[in-house]
Order: sequence, then C-alpha cells, then structure tokens
Amino acid sequence: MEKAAEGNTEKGTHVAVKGEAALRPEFITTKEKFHGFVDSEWQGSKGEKARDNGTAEEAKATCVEEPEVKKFKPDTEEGNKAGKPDSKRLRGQNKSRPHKKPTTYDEKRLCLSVIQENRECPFGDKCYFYHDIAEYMASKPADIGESCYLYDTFGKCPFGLCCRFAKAHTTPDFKTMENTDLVKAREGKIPVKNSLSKDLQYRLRKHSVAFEKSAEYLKTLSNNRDKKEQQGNGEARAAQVSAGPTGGEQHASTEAGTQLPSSTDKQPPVKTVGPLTDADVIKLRPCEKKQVDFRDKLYLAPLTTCGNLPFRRVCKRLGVDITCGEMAMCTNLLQGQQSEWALLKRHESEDLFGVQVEGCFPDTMTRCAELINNNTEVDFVDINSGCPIDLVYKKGGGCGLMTRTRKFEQIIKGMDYVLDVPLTVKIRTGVQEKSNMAHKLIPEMKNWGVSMITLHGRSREQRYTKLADWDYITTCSKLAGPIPLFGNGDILSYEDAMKAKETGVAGIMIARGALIKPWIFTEIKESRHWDISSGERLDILRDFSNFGLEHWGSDTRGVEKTRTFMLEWLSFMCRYIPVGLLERVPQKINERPPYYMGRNYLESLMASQNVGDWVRISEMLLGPVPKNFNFLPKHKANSYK
Ligand SMILES: Cc1cc2nc3c(=O)[nH]c(=O)nc-3n(C[C@H](O)[C@H](O)[C@H](O)COP(=O)(O)O)c2cc1C
Repeated sequence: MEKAAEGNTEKGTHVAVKGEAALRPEFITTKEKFHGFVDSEWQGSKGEKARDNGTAEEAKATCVEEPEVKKFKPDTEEGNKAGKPDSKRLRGQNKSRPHKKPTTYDEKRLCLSVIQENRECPFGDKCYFYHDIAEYMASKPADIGESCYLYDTFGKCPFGLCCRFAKAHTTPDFKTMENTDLVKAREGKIPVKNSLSKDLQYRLRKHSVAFEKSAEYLKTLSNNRDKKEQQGNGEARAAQVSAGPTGGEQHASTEAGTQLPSSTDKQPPVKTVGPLTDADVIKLRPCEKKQVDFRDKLYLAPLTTCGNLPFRRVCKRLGVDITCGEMAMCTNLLQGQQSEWALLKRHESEDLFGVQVEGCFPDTMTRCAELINNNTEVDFVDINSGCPIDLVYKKGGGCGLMTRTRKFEQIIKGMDYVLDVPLTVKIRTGVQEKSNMAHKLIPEMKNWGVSMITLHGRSREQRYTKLADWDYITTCSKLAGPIPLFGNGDILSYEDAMKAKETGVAGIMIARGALIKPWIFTEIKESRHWDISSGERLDILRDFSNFGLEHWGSDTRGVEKTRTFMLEWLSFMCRYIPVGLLERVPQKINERPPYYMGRNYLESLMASQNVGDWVRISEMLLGPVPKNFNFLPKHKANSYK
C-alpha cells in the first residue's frame, strides 16, 4: 500500500492514507496506544475494566478462571497482522499452521462404561479412565457457566456429567436431571438432517450401493465414445482431453462409467439398458424435477471452515435466504467418510439449502449426485467450478473444469440426469487474469441442464487482488438469461448490494461480507446501515457459541471445537469498522482500518487484529482456554488488497 502520510499520529492530525478506511479523527490512534489500552484494560476473570453496557459484566460471570492468553511475538505472522501488512504473507491460506492438533484437552476422561449407565468396563483394572464419578468431578476443570444451553433448550443434555455446564443439570449425588415437559415437547423433532447412517457408510465401504441412474447415464458416454471411435474421431477427442490442466491420459482412462478404475468404482452389477443417445438423456430427465425460485434472494456463499452449520444458523437469524454447505469432495462422500458427510448437514432453520460438491470426473460426480439425491434432503446441488486451490485445480477440478469443457458438460449432464432437485454451478471469470472465459462458457452451459449460475467476478490467478469485475458480471448475466445468474464479489453494505442488483443480476451471493458482519443481510433487507453496538455483536457471538455447543458438543472437546471455529470467524470479524466511527459510510471491503479506539472497551477489543485478543473474546463466552491451546487461522483474512 502506498502511504500518503507516515502512519497515524495524534488525534485529529491523521492524514488519509491510500487504501485505508476514513475514520473520524477522534477515534484514530497509534498501534502502541491501541495495544497498550487493550492489554492494560483487560482484567481477565475479574473483568472490572472490561466494560460494555453491562455485557462484559456477563462475560465476567462466565470466566471463572484466570485466562491464560498466549502472547504472539511481533515477528510472527500474527504479530505482523497488527503491523505493516506484507502483501505476500497476508494472502491465501496459512499453510504452515500446525497439522498435529492435540487430540484431547482432557487429561483423563470419564470411562464410557460409567457414562453409559454403569455397564461393565471391558478393560477392568487396566482402564486408564475414571470410574469413580466423584473423583472425576473433582478433577474436572470448573464449569464455564451457570446454565446449560442444551438442557435449557432440549430438556436434557446428552453430555451429562462431562458437560462443561454440568452443574445446571447434576444433582448433589451426581445424577443427570431431565426436564420431562421440555423433552416431551421436543419429541420426534429432528433439528439436523443429512447425517450419514451407519448402514449407508457400511454399504459405501463395501461398494454395495447401487447407482442405477448413474449407470444409465454413464452408458451413454461409453456408447457415444464407441461411436466416435468407430467414426475415427479418436484423435480429436484425445486432443480435447489433453487440454485439461493435468494432461490427457489420466482423464481419458476415467471417462466411461463401466471401465473406471477409481477407488469408488467397484459397483455391483446393475441392470443394463440399451444404448442411450444425448436426446434420450434429455427425454429421460424427469419433468417433475423440483423447481426452486432463486430470484431476488440473498445467498450466503459456501465457505470452507467458516460456513459451518452454527454460523449459517446465525446468518439465518439475521435474514439470509439461501444457505449452502461447505465444499465437499465427491470421492470422500462416495467412500462414506464421516467428516465429509458432516458438511452436508442441514439445520431445520435452513429452509432453502443446498450442498456444494467438487470433483473432476463424470463418473464420480454423477454417482455422488445420485448418492446425495437418494440419501439427503437438499433443495439444490452446486458444483464448485470456481475453486482455485492447487489440490483441486491440479487434478482438473474446481475452476480447472472451466478449461475442460467436454468433461464439464458430461459432469453437468450426468448430475442433472440423476438429480430430482436443481443443479447449480459456481464459476469464476476464468483462470488467468486477462483472459476471461465465463462469457464463452455460459451460453453453452444453458444447454447442459444448469438451473442457476453464480459468477465470482475474479479469476483464479487474481484471488482476492483487485475488486471483482461487476461490468463483466453484468455482461455474463445477460448472456445467461433466462437462467438466473447470481453475482458474487466484494459486497459489504446494502449500498453495494443495491448497486449489484441494478446490474440486472438475478440475485447476489455474499461471502467475506457475511463473515465480517453477518448482520449485512438485515441491512440489505431493511436498506440501512446498522450502527450495531459491541454488546449486540457479542450477543451474535453468544448465539454462535450456543449453536456450536449444540453442534459440536458441550464437553471439553465440543467447547474447544466451538472456540476454534469462533476464532476462524473472528479473524474476519475484526475487520468490521463500526458505522458510528466512520467519516464516510459505507465501509469498503478493500479498505484497511487505521488503528482506532472503539466507543467502549469491547468495541476496541473487537477491532484488534491480534489472535491473542480474539482468544480473549472467545473466553468471554467459552471460558478459559486449556493449557495446551494453540490457534493459527486457516485463512489469512487480513489480506486487504
Ligand atoms: C473463508 C472462505 C472460504 C471459502 N470457501 C468456499 C467454498 O467452500 N466454496 C466456494 O465455492 N467458494 C468458497 N469461497 C469463495 C467465496 O464463496 C466467494 O466466491 C468469494 O469469497 C468472493 O466473494 P466475496 O467477495 O463476497 O468474499 C470461500 C471464501 C472464503 C473467504
């Protein structure tokens, strides 16, 4: 960033710096003063000085132990975030973050045999875990708070004595209480759908799941290929295949359904059908396919790691219409991997919900779509053909598909053929910065069976550098008609959203804007700037914390998982600049704030770009971090370029 002045100086003497948001001078400070204030005011468990309209008082009540906040040295990446931005370091993912996470934060846990109603422990004397409940309870870290969200919401807490809020539902003789009225009222309600059943997992692992519709479709590919080969067109096809990012041979060998060597390929014999032509496929496509009206809806982008179910619930409360699961890899789903299936989970509040998949071959993608179709409840399935990461791109997936049009076509047609719900596609402008290709692809895609297209107005090469190209999005949206095209890129205010809609796009998708300020959906729906207080922001984080405990668990493991995902989110949220502090509204996504003081302690703390301060915020809601706690955000959210 080119600086017009030597940083921020005393109040009132601040000179606007290129690339920096314009703040009212009375709030601007220096790095040293900012950190000095945040550190000196922090009182940890006592919380006397951590004040914010009473909200930090509540925080005081929940932090029962002295928080042990890790200090981050200024020469580390975290330290650097608070200092002068280094454009190379602050872009993309933190690939060097520790891979080995501690498997457990509990030194010793209660034996499962005790948790499961005193059944006999198969390990007897050799068992490492606690069998004496009183001994376990005495060894457990102090409860985080007085009330348990799970017990209060559902009438019982499945984590019983292991819950970190256990006092709320434990009798003096260590029995777990239940609120029978509430339990009865919730009977039969399943708040989260799309879990992988043990039976399906077993069948997937044994390759005994039938993919009948996929087989029908894939047969058409092998028939078409045979015909072409007979016509002597083999050479032309090989040339087309080799145009993909990984070269030809590998892909050519995996083209036709029945001859595929992939790990998911050993399928049981299925009923064979006669040769199908492209025209047959179109005829066979069920007319009763579920219709979804996407137009004029607000779409929360699929967000790996950050777009987890608790975060999406937060956004639903704040007005988003369409939600989508984090990108799932089709081969992992076909292998029945529990962790991948977790990405398909849908909360009951998600009334228009889709899942996003990634893959590079027609056979696996088609089968994956059939698997999802037959075993989950989703309103649409999205193909991520915008994914830029090497792991995906180099295999020909993600935005690599945009350069492999024949394969892309086969994937889309196959998935559309097996799905009873609409198929949507998310693309970028192209791969290289100066050679847009979406406009060439979109007219073709219209004939392949996509029901909606989302266009992120940047290329793979570009990542987040430069603003999204909304002129190009406008051009593409016209080409896409009558298929709705959603525009995606850089929306951070209702004004940005209004301008985007004026381009004629069918709808808008928001990614970082929702992470920085999830209330953006309320702002857009109510056409206003919301000068949200830090207390209200903490309440939103509290919702996340409760939803996280419900999703990941209220035992130590669940608490720490909730914390980790909250910290990932806070790495984006710290970029929000309160409306009341801005000289010029609205905040722009590519503008970095100068160091500033908030209107109260919590607002200042929330503005910190220091991991240690995010940990402090998490401690207000989730109690002190365990001794061996370590965190480095996955995404370098602070790349302002
Ligand atoms: C943390 C993070 C995770 C993302 N994960 C995905 C993903 O799983 N699938 C996807 O299609 N795009 C993903 N994206 C890209 C966004 O969906 C979106 O296209 C991009 O951020 C541009 O929108 P924005 O300018 O509103 O942020 C991710 C972006 C971020 C910041």
